[in-house]
Amino acid sequence: MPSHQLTFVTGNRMKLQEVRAILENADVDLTSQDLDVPELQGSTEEVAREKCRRAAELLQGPCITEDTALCFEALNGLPGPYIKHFLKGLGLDGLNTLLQGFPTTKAWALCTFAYSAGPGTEPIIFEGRVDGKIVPQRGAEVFGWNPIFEVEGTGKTFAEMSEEEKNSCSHRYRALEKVLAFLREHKP
Ligand SMILES: O=c1nc[nH]c2c1ncn2[C@H]1C[C@H](O)[C@@H](COP(=O)(O)OP(=O)(O)OP(=O)(O)O)O1
Ligand SMILES: [Mg+2]
Repeated sequence: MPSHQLTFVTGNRMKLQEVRAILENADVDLTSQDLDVPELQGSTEEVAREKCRRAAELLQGPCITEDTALCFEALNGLPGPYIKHFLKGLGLDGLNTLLQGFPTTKAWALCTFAYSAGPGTEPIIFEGRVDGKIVPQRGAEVFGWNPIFEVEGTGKTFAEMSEEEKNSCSHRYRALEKVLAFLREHKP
């Protein structure tokens, strides 16, 4: 049976590595394009849709893109899709400081995959969410905000988990499960 051909457009090598690991046994032939597509402001879904539209235009073909948001309950879900710039500007410590004085450090990680069948088509959205809280950093500082996000019910930050452990419970895994269910219903 032919496998699904997917082109994942991302400028983030760690995302690509995790997506490849999660899809290892899936019937998907994944290629990647290392493009940092400009992101407009808006809700997580608006950012994800527009990035995917632009990526499909750039590639002139079908593609998937992914947006990761880190949402603080005390801030009504912000920084959300703007976490990349908050992390760059404030660092891991600064993100903790940001929450000082607020009654809760609860947070959730939200992964949004968008699939476009090609330029001019409306992207389809797949979301995966994991709840947790923001903590002073623990674990290896290898990927983004992993050291300050403690996953509910585990007592561990993502940075304290093995790759396999993270990839079996992450926001990214949960979103990819939905992508795979969609692909199973739409045979190539
Ligand atoms: O599982 C994760 N664990 C920890 N940190 C993470 C994760 N996933 C993304 N991140 C970081 C990367 C970036 O600082 C921001 C998301 O921004 P986001 O625009 O989605 O990613 P990006 O610009 O690096 O790559 P892309 O070219 O796919 O847009 O959160
Ligand atoms: Mg980005």
